[in-house]
Amino acid sequence: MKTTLFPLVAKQAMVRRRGKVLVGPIDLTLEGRGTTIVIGPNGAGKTTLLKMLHGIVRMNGGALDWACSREEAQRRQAFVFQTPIMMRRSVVDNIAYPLQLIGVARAEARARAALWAEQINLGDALDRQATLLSGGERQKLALARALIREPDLLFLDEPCASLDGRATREIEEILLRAAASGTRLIMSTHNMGQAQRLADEILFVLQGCIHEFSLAREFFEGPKTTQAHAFLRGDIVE
Ligand SMILES: Nc1ncnc2c1ncn2[C@@H]1O[C@H](COP(=O)(O)OP(=O)(O)OP(=O)(O)O)[C@@H](O)[C@H]1O
Repeated sequence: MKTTLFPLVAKQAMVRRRGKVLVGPIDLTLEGRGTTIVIGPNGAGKTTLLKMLHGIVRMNGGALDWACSREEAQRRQAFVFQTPIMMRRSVVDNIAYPLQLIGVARAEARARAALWAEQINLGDALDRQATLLSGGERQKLALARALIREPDLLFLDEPCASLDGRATREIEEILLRAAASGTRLIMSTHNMGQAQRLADEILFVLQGCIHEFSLAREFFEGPKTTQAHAFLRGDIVE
């Protein structure tokens, strides 16, 4: 049987840069089910927190413990950045790239990538240069490229920032399908409608710390702290 990644336990985890604490100290246990949506004001530390949990930002204190080895956890997770980088290659080659990195033969990688391109409505654009895609198309490509290795865990940093309603809906549909098939999602967003549509649990971040961590329904029906209340009302919270 496949070993599990979760729970992920952060103990006093901290990121500091130039003498300033960006995140932490954080104590947090993430279980292996559902979708966690990370919200909070600009500069609260959401991106840094996601990158810290993913292991691509150096920690200055504390520990992150997976239920498996760190190497295995790394192998089984992916990250979709707010502004994904497209390689100067075709759409199909961009999506196939993570499979080629792990040694899948080019023809098979491209065949699987073509199936993914269909799923994200880029089936007609297989040979287009990816750098010429629109913002929404790039985000969908980045999502397919992250999901093609069937990660157990996917981090997403504001994947729908500056996308229109249609592109946002398409991305949410892909995310809901991934979640339904068992991919654990941890994602930041500024869009509270989107948070309500996707979240099983909410992590509300303020000044680098976890201010509230609750079931989504409880959070939206009645946040525990005045800051979260104010944030949901649209007030300025710092
Ligand atoms: N490498 C770095 N060195 C110094 N400061 C940094 C670094 N990276 C981020 N910061 C600062 O850390 C704080 C948290 O940034 P972060 O991007 O994690 O916040 P965020 O909640 O994702 O913000 P937003 O909602 O605006 O995307 C900000 O004040 C930012 O300027």
